[in-house]
Amino acid sequence: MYRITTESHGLDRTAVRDRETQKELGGKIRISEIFGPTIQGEGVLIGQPTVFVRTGGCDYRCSWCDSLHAVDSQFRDTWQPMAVDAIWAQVEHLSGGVPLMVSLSGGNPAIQPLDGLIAHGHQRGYRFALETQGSIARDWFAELDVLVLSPKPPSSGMETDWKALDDCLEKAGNKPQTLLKFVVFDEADYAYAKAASARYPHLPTYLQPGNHTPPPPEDVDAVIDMDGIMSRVHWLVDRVMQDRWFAATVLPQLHVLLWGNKRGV
Ligand SMILES: C[S@@+](CC[C@H](N)C(=O)[O-])C[C@H]1O[C@@H](n2cnc3c(N)ncnc32)[C@H](O)[C@@H]1O
Ligand SMILES: Nc1nc2[nH]cc(C(=O)O)c2c(=O)[nH]1
Ligand code: SF4
Ligand SMILES: [Mg+2]
Repeated sequence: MYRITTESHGLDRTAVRDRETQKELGGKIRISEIFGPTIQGEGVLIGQPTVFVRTGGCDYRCSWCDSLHAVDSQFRDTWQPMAVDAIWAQVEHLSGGVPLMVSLSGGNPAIQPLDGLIAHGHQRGYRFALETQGSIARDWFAELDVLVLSPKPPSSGMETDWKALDDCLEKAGNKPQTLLKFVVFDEADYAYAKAASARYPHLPTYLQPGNHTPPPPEDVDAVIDMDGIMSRVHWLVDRVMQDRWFAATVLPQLHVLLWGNKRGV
């Protein structure tokens, strides 16, 4: 696992890797898939029409990641370096030229140079939400309309770099609507979410039950552990009420309830 450290040399490593990625891509953005319009299935924008731009590559490898096709290097040959114009042509085609929210996800979209795409879309009346684990901070977070920070709980097997998360918030500043969203599988994840949320009391907190997704290519049939998801969301609601944690919002992944873990929805 590659992890940005809290020490100052961690920032240098980010810069070095940034330069390497840029040299490799020639300023292009590594895209796994562009799809929609569909509804945003998670968090504060749930139910709202959106087009997804999913980048390829992640500095994490969560044990339960439901988007491994955009993370695991075995799928690298399905990722394409694309220029802003080419990405935009697809977004405009999918949205019929009608401005809407573009959701930037991945992998970790913070790895990619997305500032040009955001500026291009803003000029045309589109808005941008970005979903990241908060391990890599970018100056251009301040250009976003919505920033969803989704630090990873113990069940993911990843370790949170709190300094990097703080940096993300600092870079974002006051402009984007910024939120926390936690995946919860069990009691330890719940305790993590509660503690992390308490660190940032000014940020709205969303909790979503984890789904157990078979790794690709088995996911082509969108097999999903629906009973497990339902029992976890019931448990999560009970748990939040028990704690009188009334600042939290509990939501299932609507797209998973509707379509399982099908790609492109
Ligand atoms: C695939 S990730 C990509 C963006 C970024 N890497 C991140 O994790 O925030 C998008 C969202 O899906 C969530 N997610 C991934 N796997 C999940 C699972 N098995 N169950 C529930 N949510 C999951 C992540 O926590 C994140 O909020
Ligand atoms: N409909 C829909 N909503 C989503 N919210 C977050 C998603 C993601 O994988 O990043 C996602 C996704 O893949 N589809
Ligand atoms: S950080 Fe996001 S994309 Fe990366 S492995 Fe974890 S859930 Fe998947
Ligand atoms: Mg998903």
